[in-house]
Amino acid sequence: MQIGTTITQFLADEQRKLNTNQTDLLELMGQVVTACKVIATAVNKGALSGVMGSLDTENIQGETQKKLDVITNEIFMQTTERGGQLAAMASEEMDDVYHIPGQYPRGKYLIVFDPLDGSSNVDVNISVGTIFSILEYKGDSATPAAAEFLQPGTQQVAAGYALYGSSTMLVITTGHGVNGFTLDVNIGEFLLTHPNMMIAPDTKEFAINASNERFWEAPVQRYVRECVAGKTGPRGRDFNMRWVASMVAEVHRIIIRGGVFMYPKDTKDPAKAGKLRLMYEANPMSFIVEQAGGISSTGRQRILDVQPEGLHQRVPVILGSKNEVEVILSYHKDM
Ligand SMILES: O=P(O)(O)OC[C@H]1O[C@](O)(COP(=O)(O)O)[C@@H](O)[C@@H]1O
Ligand SMILES: [Mg+2]
Ligand SMILES: [Mg+2]
Repeated sequence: MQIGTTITQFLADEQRKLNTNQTDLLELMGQVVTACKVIATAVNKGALSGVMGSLDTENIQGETQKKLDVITNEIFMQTTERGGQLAAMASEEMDDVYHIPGQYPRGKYLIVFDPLDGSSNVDVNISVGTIFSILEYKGDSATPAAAEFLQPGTQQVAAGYALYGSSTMLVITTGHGVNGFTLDVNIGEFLLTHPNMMIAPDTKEFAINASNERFWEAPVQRYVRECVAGKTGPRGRDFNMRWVASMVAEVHRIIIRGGVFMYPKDTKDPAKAGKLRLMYEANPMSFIVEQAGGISSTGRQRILDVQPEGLHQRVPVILGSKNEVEVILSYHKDM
């Protein structure tokens, strides 16, 4: 596919690759594209439109919601519910499943999304994003229950993220590789700029929130200690560190230039299996990372094989460059 191809043309071409009864998947993805454009405008306006700051409400995870968490959630819902392809949706900012009002026959798909990823960065103008995962709806109820969403990540039919950074990008997969598009604000269209993205198997760059070190398990403490020791340590080479605190920005950097990203299991809050959420952060990002030749694991299990138990379930995440993640996983095997 030629650089500069519009995402609409790209999706039409994808349709030819996919079997015929998935046409409405591509229509649904067209609506997701529109939602991300509208969200990009809301985010880019920043303080000009009074959307900075927090609300005094919390989401089901006990996190104080940013104004933009709620605004972007509304935008995504309103833009994707109209097409007729969806049976229901769920998101980080909604406690339970959202059923598509007044729709019958119902759509064939379920969408689960993180409308604003990296929201702690939105007031300080650091890159944030939107993450989405599309599943087939296998039930026949007009009001699908949360249980219908609890499909392993291997069941995803499409996933992607939008990155609202110095430019606005959209990176998607339908299980046929990973392609990246950049928003041309003059024509209001995403154009193909990064075809067939692949993650470098080796890397010298790791990303982790080092302030949690004392809570990490021994394999991660060992891995990071060895990276920091660099040439003077057992790895015999220097490493660099990054931490943006926006998963979308970290994963995007890794897809472009390699690296590993870790939000591992820790004892900071023993009740939590991790920080990041399986359904709308770990699964869609793992689908993309694997399609780009990388690895994504909890440290003990391939993330896409995890059987979900809840819409807002958390999991440990270790992902990125294949050979480097294998080093980290080998340290877990030594446990
Ligand atoms: O603040 P910390 O502990 O560094 O955590 C940062 C992580 O939390 C997140 O911001 C969580 O996502 P949300 O902003 O969507 O809640 C990730 O994007 C990021 O990787
Ligand atoms: Mg998030
Ligand atoms: Mg979020």
